[in-house]
Amino acid sequence: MLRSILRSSTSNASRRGFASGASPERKVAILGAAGGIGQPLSLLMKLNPLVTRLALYDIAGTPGVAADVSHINTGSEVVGYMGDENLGKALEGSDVVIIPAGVPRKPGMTRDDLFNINAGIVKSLCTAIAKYCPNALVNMISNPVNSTVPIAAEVFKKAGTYDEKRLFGVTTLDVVRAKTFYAGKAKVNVAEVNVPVVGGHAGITILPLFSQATPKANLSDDEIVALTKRTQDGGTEVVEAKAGKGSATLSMAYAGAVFADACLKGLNGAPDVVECSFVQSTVTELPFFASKVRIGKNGVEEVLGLGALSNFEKEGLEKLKPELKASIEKGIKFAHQN
Ligand SMILES: NC(=O)C1=CN([C@@H]2O[C@H](COP(=O)(O)OP(=O)(O)OC[C@H]3O[C@@H](n4cnc5c(N)ncnc54)[C@H](O)[C@@H]3O)[C@@H](O)[C@H]2O)C=CC1
Ligand SMILES: O=C([O-])CC(=O)C(=O)O
Repeated sequence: MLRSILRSSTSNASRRGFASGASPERKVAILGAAGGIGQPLSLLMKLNPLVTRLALYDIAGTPGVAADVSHINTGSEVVGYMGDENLGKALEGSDVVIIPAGVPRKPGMTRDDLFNINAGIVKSLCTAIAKYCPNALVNMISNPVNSTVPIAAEVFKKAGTYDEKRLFGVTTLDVVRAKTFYAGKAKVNVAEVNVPVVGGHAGITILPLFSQATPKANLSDDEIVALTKRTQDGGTEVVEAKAGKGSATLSMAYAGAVFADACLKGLNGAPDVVECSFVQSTVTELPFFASKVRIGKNGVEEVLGLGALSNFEKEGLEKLKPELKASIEKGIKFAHQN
C-alpha cells in the first residue's frame, strides 16, 4: 500500500509561501488522473495557484504521474493514490472532485455506447465521494454526461448526501469549441468571445446559442447552421481524427481546468463566476439541463435562464428534449437497479 502512495517532496513551509496568498487552502482530487484527460488535467491543476493539495487517483499508473507532476515548482502538494483501497484517502478533505475516469469513444461509437462500462465506474466513485467527501463540488467529465450526472445524483440521494448545488456535469468543452469556431468564422478576437451552450453533452443535445454570441457578428443563417453542427459534432471530429486512439484529451483537460478553476473561485467567494454546466434545473421541464450557472460559496448559487432564442435555437431546443430525457432516465434507472 505504501508503494502506491507517493508524496511530493515540497515542504509545508515552501508550499505555504508559494501558494495562494490570502486564499483558503483547497484540496482537489482527480479520479482517473493517469488517463488521457487525467494527465494533462493534473498538470493544469498543479499550475493553479488556488490549489493547495492535489490528490491524483486512478486504478493504475498514478505513482508515476504524481512523481512527475510533483516536481513542478508551484505551491501545491501532490499525492498519488492507486487502487480502490486508497480511494478514501484520496477523497478525504476534498473541496472539488473532478471525474475523468472511464473509457473513451472509438470511431463509430456514440457517447451512449460508453454507458455500460462508465455507469458502473461513476456509480462506485460517487459512492465513495458520498462516504469520504460528501460536501465536495463534483465535476463530472465521464461520458455519457447526460446519464452519468443523473447516476451521481441518485447515488448521493441514496446515501443521503445529495445537494443539487454541488453536482456539475462538465460541458465546458462545448463552450470552448463554440468560442473557437465562432471567432474563426466571425473573424473576431477569440479571447473576447462568449457563447452560451445549453442542453446536454451529446450530439443534438448540445445547443450553442450563437444568437447570444458576443462580440456580435453578421453571420448568415447558413453559417450559423454550420457552426452549430460543428459544435455538436466537435467530439466526433476529434474521435475520427484520432482514428481509434481515443477522444479529446488535451482540449478537454483545458476545459476541465477552466471549470474547476471557476468552482474554486466560486468557493472562495469571488463575485460573478458564471459558467455553463449540466445541473439539476427547472429551466425546462427536464430535471437536468445545461445552462449558464452562477457558482459561489455553496456551489450552484443560481441557474440562469436561456434568454431570448432565435427560431432556429427554439427548434433545436424542442428537438433535443426527447433524447436528453431518455438519457437522463436511463441513468436514473441504472442507479435504481444496480
Ligand atoms: N465531458 C466532456 O466534455 C468529455 C468527456 N470525456 C470522457 O472522459 C472519459 C475519460 O476519457 P480519457 O481520459 O480519454 O480516457 P482514458 O482511457 O485515457 O483514461 C481514463 C482513465 O480512467 C481510469 N479508470 C478506469 N476505471 C477507473 C476507476 N474505477 N477509478 C478511477 N479511474 C479509473 C483508467 O485507468 C484511465 O487512466 C471518457 O468517458 C470520455 O468519453 C472525454 C472528452 C470530453
Ligand atoms: O466525443 C467524445 O466522445 C468525447 C467528448 O465528450 C467530447 O470531445 O466532447
